[in-house]
Amino acid sequence: MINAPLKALLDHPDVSLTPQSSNWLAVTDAATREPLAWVKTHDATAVNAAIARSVGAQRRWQQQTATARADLLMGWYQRIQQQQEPLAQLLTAEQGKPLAEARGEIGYAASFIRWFAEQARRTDGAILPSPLPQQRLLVLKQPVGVCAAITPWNFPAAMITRKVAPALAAGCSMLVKPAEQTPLTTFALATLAAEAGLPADLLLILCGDAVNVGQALCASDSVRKLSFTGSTEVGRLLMAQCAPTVKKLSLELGGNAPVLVFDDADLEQAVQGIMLSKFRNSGQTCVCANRIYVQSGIYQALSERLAQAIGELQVGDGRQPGVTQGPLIDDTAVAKVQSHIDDACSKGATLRLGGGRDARGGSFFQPTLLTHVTQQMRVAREETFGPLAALFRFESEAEAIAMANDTEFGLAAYLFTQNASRQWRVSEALEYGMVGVNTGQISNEIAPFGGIKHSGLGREGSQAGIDEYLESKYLCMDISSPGA
Ligand SMILES: NC(=O)C1=CN([C@@H]2O[C@H](COP(=O)(O)OP(=O)(O)OC[C@H]3O[C@@H](n4cnc5c(N)ncnc54)[C@H](OP(=O)(O)O)[C@@H]3O)[C@@H](O)[C@H]2O)C=CC1
Ligand SMILES: O=C(O)CCCC(=O)O
Repeated sequence: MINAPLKALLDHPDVSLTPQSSNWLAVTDAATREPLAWVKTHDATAVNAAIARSVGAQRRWQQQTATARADLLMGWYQRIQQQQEPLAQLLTAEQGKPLAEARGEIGYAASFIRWFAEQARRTDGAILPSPLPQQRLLVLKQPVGVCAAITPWNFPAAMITRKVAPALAAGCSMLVKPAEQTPLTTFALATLAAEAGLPADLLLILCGDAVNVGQALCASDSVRKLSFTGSTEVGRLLMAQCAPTVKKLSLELGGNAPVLVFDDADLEQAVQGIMLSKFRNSGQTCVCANRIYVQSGIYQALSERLAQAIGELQVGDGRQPGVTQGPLIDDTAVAKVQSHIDDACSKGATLRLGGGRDARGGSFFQPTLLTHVTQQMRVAREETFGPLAALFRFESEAEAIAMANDTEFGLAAYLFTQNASRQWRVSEALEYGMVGVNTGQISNEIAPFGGIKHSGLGREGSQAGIDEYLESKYLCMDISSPGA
């Protein structure tokens, strides 16, 4: 499975292509479940040793000019672009998403490095108007220091670069703990970073037992910031673990995205937007549509058209041409989607399409459409993280907004309407960090990505993304002494 270009990308002492002892972790192919490689695990002692190396690397790195940092990051960006194909193959192998989506993710991942290389030189401080004639007030921007990232399996490349690139651009170092299912893409990105000339120890990868690695990172006073993407449950735990050392935190947690389709929506645009948002990465994205609220007048037409579009999806090994839906990440993910379907059907929902594991077995799952879903069903309250499109019916705008906001989550929401006043009104009323209006595709490196409520803290991408890795230091200077 691992061909020559991939071998070169995985040339790292912590990666082996032959079976290793028990303190190495096997990484398997998401579609075939065959082993791909083994990665070395880190216990708490090894994590602490890595933190000590990271401290030294960060001290040296912050002495470099922003231009030097930007140039090195730009070199990393270019190498990723040049290696897009092998990186995409590796990503599909360990994660499962179709190759076309994996290529897209590599481009998306690279875009964060280019963006933050550009932003490295724009971390301006300030000179403030002083309230006293003898004082001058200045604000300097300085790197936070040593940072850590804990990342999920659904975007093995983009979730690394979205955190690492702003950290390095700001003058921080980074320790990354990738998800156990998808560490190989991280190693490949690190190989390219080293080739681009990024100093040793600036980006260190820590695999191993998530609880032990997480505890060691959180307990360390040298680690000044933690950025996490994953479940709300683990986010809450990490937040508590970071309290004793009062770390800065960025948390990008679960979503339960509503889509509101009004009677006056452009039907084709709504179907396209829902398909894009719902079935990206087989529904395993935190901004994926989870609840599709459709106004009565368009309900029948939209459900018919959506059934047709879902029926055209092709499930299979992401490397096969034409496949649009790869396997789910594991059997736990399959069980969760199945439980949402079973719960909804037992409470009166209608199964229009799909409904269970695909005939291929493994963790392949049929794209599923449920109609007549209500707020009392689990899918209304929990993130499904799978290829289940659940259609709810509503009558009025106020009812739709109330149902959409009736959740602890607040990451992304979408609405489809041709009425400009309603576009403003509803966007403002939705309690979410991001709102797509007549589109299901909102993610890019320039926009601030993040949520409110239990969906997290902070923003990634955009100017805000680098601010998360900078401290403001205030200088107050008295200039009244005449001096020598
Ligand atoms: N916001 C998002 O993008 C994501 C949301 N989710 C949501 O979470 C659900 C469960 O997915 P799951 O993969 O279990 O997500 P988790 O939150 O468990 O995993 C995400 C990352 O956190 C690590 N982790 C897990 N437990 C701990 C811990 N105690 N201390 C430190 N790190 C920890 C994992 O490591 P390891 O892999 O080694 O266990 C992984 O690197 C999904 O169904 C979905 O609803 C999941 C992934 C991404
Ligand atoms: O948290 C996720 O699910 C990954 C981010 C997806 C995106 O950037 O659109």
